[in-house]
Amino acid sequence: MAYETVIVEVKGKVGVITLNRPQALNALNGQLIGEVNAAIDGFEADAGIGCIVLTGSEKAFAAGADIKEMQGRTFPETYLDDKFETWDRIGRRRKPIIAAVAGFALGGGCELAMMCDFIIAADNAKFGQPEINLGVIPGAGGTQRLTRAIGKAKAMDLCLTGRMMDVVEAERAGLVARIVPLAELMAEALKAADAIAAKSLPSVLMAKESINRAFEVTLNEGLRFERRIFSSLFATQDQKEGMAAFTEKRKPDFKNG
Ligand SMILES: CC(C)=CC(=O)SCCNC(=O)CCNC(=O)[C@H](O)C(C)(C)COP(=O)(O)OP(=O)(O)OC[C@H]1O[C@@H](n2cnc3c(N)ncnc32)[C@H](O)[C@@H]1OP(=O)(O)O
Repeated sequence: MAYETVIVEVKGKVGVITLNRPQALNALNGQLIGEVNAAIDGFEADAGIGCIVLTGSEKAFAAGADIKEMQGRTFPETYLDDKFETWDRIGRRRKPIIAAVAGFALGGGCELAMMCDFIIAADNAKFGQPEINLGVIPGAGGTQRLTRAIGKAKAMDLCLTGRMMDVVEAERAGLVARIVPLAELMAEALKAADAIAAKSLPSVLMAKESINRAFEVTLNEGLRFERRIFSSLFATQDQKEGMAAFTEKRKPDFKNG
């Protein structure tokens, strides 16, 4: 597939998607989201890929949904088209996705980063849900994922005032997993992705699934789910290999089976 708004690369066992609409600060239009989904489809189908990194430019991860594309839309068009269903696919993927965020992650940009499994942010990153300034509200998960990530008080503050928070506040609030110097963002994100890709893929996918379950079910149901998943991993060769490698004081050689 020929991509126009993203750059798609493979680095070892890591798939890298770079948002590439610099003239519009990576504003997220339908084409770009389609291309992100197509690139992830390819990485999900590729047995050689164990982790995905999604990134933007130094100035902007993404400055939100494309306001110029949305501006003229009517209620029936917006409601019937339901284009954010396409965006939501990104949050339902099986392989882990790391958001490597520098610069602005605003509106849909912040929502896109939150659809990923965790965020590694550069020290110049800024997060916000400024849709209120445009007379609307977040529409791609901002009121839901942000509230789960940072709690009601801060989510209300950000969504109602439309202000941006810097990366230190974002990390303290629990939105960001790690802050790194801008110049080291991709190296650090790739290091984390390489570490994940070197694990047994079934255990990685199941860990991701189990953590995400915590947001959907009661504690008891979640604990039961985790124990079933834990037990099932004893049916894999990788469990035998992982535990044998520990007792033999060597590195495990996982075969994803
Ligand atoms: C997902 C849902 C439901 C909703 C949304 O996401 S709504 C969008 C939310 N995001 C925003 O409201 C942020 C809009 N952008 C800005 O406030 C500013 O661009 C900035 C603070 C991020 C950066 O300001 P700066 O002065 O450094 O840069 P600009 O000159 O303003 O922008 C450069 C260039 O990019 C275009 N741009 C920026 N953001 C968007 C966007 N979200 N949609 C479309 N285009 C965008 C901006 O218009 C300018 O291009 P032109 O000079 O050709 O107009």
